Amino acid sequence: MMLYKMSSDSVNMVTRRVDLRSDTVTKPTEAMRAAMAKAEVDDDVLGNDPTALCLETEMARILGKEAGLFVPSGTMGNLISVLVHCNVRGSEVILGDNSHIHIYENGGISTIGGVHPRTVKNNKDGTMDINLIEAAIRDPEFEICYPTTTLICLENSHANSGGRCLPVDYINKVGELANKHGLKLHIDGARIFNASVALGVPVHRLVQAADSVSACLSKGLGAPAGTVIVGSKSFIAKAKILRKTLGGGMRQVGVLCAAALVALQENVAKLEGDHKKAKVLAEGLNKIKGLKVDVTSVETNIVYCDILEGTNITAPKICMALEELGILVMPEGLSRIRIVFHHQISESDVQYTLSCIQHVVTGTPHENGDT
Ligand SMILES: Cc1ncc(COP(=O)(O)O)c(C=O)c1O
Ligand SMILES: C[C@@H](O)[C@H](N)C(=O)O
Repeated sequence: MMLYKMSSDSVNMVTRRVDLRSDTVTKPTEAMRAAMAKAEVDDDVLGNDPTALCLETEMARILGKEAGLFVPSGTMGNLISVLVHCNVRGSEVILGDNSHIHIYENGGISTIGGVHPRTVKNNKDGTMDINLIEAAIRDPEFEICYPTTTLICLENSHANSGGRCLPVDYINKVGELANKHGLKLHIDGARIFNASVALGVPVHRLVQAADSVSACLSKGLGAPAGTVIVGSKSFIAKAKILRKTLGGGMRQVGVLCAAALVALQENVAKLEGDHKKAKVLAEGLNKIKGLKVDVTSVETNIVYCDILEGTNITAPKICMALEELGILVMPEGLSRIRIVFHHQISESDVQYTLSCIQHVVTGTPHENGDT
């Protein structure tokens, strides 16, 4: 295996940092910090923090639901949503085998909520075959043995599929299936705004069939923290109690919500640019000997780059070498790298990243890292 070794002077020269690990890495902008400093706040447990209420109302309006609730993270947003829907012991949720809820949330719906997961295979585009979803629904005639199917969860865009977007017609069909069987539908919308922009579908239409959505402000929208759950008023009332149970009842949370409001106002418009930069990088990587990117599958801000057999360098080694050049990306196993774009990545960062990856993989000289 060819071990990449930086020359010592190159390491000393690096003055640039391009953080492509995730869209969760953004730093609050000056506008966000100014809004945080002057945020109008109050105790959000004893009553309503006015800025939190403003964010919750605005998110409910944008997503076309009756009410919203601010929660500290997307993980808590999904957990609360599943537990409100699945509030009877023996409940079962149908979700993707490659979904964030199933893979990256510590099994919280089971370990904390006692909810049984029933996975259905995620296709490469993030969907689950609707006939397989229907086949996974338990026959209530056999309730003596079966858990009770209560909820279906979708994820849009779908992170582990490389940010692929679930089309609105597909979501509506899953919603019709849920209604047919008396089930609820939750959407993990950590990147729902990315999907809306990429599909050219207003976000309220994209989630129309859903009973609840967990929408992150802290991903592509660039807020320092925060997610808003939206749904019916009765759903949100139950969610608020469960949020307190889980320790998510926060006091003067308006400080965070003020930044989230700035993110909502300023950064939705920047998502298309993130997607374009992702596409430029994907096309560039695809020209590098030893690397392969399915460019057509790059629909939003996430790029998966595969290392072809015989390239004699692993993903972790590439990531380590890139880190010495100031570029941060995440290995996905030994032969895949994940690269995630956000509004704090510039076009020159894209070119610098391309030149460094080519340098690490093929040995060609890379651009000077000085901005
Ligand atoms: C698709 C998806 N859902 C949920 C989450 C959880 O969000 P958080 O990291 O805020 O808990 C993430 C994290 O980035 C995610 O990618
Ligand atoms: C790793 C995962 O939990 C996170 N949601 C991300 O996409 O960066």
